[in-house]
Amino acid sequence: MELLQDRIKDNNNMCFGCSQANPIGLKLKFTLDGEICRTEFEAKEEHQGWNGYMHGGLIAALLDETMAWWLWFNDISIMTAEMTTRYSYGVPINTRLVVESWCEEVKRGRLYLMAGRIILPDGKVAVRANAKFMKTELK
Ligand SMILES: CCCCCCCCCCCC(=O)SCCNC(=O)CCNC(=O)[C@H](O)C(C)(C)COP(=O)(O)OP(=O)(O)OC[C@H]1O[C@@H](n2cnc3c(N)ncnc32)[C@H](O)[C@@H]1OP(=O)(O)O
Repeated sequence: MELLQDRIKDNNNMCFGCSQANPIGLKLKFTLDGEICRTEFEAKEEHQGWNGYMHGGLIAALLDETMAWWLWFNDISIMTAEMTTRYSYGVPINTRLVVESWCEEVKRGRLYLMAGRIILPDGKVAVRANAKFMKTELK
């Protein structure tokens, strides 16, 4: 049986977050470690908002994608329906970031309440996100 994660990895995938072929994408690669989906990312100059810090919209994209991949690893096809992001510390460029996501609750079999966070090298959680993902058919 073809899994969703394999379909997403195929050559036609130009996703800004995870495609390895998108020239302006983040080229993220994910692992599922127990109940935690994880990726690493290092923002560069082109990802900046304020000088030296990653752009908040791109931070949200990083978290959105990591939460989505938890669901794809579990073979659940979804769209983001709602997302909130709490930015506690600036996310510096040229710094190794760990991004994690997990599922907190499933409502009515279709609405997945997800959470994510970005961890700095010193262990501080710079950003937290919560999102609702709705189960859909993959087009
Ligand atoms: C191959 C390479 C790929 C590679 C592809 C890689 C892509 C990675 C992308 C990462 C993920 C994204 O960013 S996705 C892109 C950003 N997201 C989007 O564009 C989503 C746009 N929105 C939609 O498509 C839609 O609104 C959906 C799918 C979210 C829901 O539409 P729907 O299926 O018609 O559902 P709808 O009838 O509206 O609602 C059903 C029930 O859920 C409730 N409901 C609806 N929204 C919410 C909500 N936010 N919070 C609570 N409840 C909600 C409704 O009240 C209703 O309750 P009741 O009446 O049943 O009680």
